[in-house]
Amino acid sequence: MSGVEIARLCKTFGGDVPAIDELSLAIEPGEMLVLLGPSGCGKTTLLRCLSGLERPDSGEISIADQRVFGDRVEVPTHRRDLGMVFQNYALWPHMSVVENVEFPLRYRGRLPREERRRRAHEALSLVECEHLGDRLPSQISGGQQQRVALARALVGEPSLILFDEPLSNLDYRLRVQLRQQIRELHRSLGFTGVYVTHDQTEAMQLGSRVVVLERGRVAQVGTPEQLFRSPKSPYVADFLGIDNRVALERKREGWLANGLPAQVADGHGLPEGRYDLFLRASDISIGTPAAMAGYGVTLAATLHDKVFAGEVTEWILQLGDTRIRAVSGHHDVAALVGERVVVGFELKSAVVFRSEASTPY
Ligand SMILES: Nc1ncnc2c1ncn2[C@@H]1O[C@H](COP(=O)(O)OP(=O)(O)OP(=O)(O)O)[C@@H](O)[C@H]1O
Repeated sequence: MSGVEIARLCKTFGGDVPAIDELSLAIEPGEMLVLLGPSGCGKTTLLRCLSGLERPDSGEISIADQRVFGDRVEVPTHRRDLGMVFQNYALWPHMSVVENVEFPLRYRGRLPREERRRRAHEALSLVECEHLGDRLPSQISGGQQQRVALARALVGEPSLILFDEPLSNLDYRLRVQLRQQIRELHRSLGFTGVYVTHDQTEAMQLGSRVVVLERGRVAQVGTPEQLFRSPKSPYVADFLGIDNRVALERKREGWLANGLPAQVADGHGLPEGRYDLFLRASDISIGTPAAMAGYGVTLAATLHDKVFAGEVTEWILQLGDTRIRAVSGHHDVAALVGERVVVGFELKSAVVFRSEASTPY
């Protein structure tokens, strides 16, 4: 059985810029596919096309081997065998928690009432909310409401569960907790999911694979690790939070980083030319010249700020006319704000693009 097949999907809302542009994707059964990208890149439109809440202009969609759109077929939302979890919970305010969870089962075959109730309680226990069954949604917290919405999406064991930024209305601690809970439920129940977010940490932690969207097209798709290790373009690197950008130039007489001299022990065969380097904050070290001597690339910078952030310290470094950010678990670098420090990193840990080409070197 296949999970979801999307072929050559197009959707334009007036104007000439398509929200979804000839997009094709295959989602494996049991996979959690995360759609990631900045505001306006088409995540919600794609999710709404899958749900049937939006009508594509052309293309095809199949869910669990059933064609739901295309070729004169258009299956309405309630017949697509979906579960949905929205940002705003969307529970029925006049129904109790257990009635809300039971609701999708009313439309699935002819289950006896007791069986529906039993399954609703079972789904509530999966999200640790069994004790809330008799309350109204207004009598439980936002985090509990979202757990109930999750139980409602799971209860009918649908072919596909759609998540539309479900954690964005919750505070940080709840977000972290519920993210872990969704991850564990996905692992134990093995449902197929499509999850929209613009938060790269959420995408990395939840996605079996992550799709980075750019103007309605797939910029890159891969496992979180593939994307983080080998982003294919500056757009993807930037969006994955690899946001330290250094302009490196190799000239016959030496190397420049952001226009300032840099010592490069191992140039990894880069020919003369200009490069854009994307560096992960955790791959950058700072220290004294002696401590940094073993690094492939070293350069001088000014310590602009030092931020103690609990488990890590962040070092904001002024490098020519730009700032870069290093993080480390070591809090004991002696430098004071305003002092000169030496920055060290390895060229092989950077993502290197030719400046003019925007393709990986
Ligand atoms: N109902 C609509 N009418 C007109 N234009 C729309 C409509 N819905 C979306 N768009 C446009 O389509 C493009 C994609 O929007 P979409 O909401 O899918 O992006 P998104 O990535 O989900 O953004 P966000 O993270 O802000 O929700 C945007 O340019 C948006 O302005």
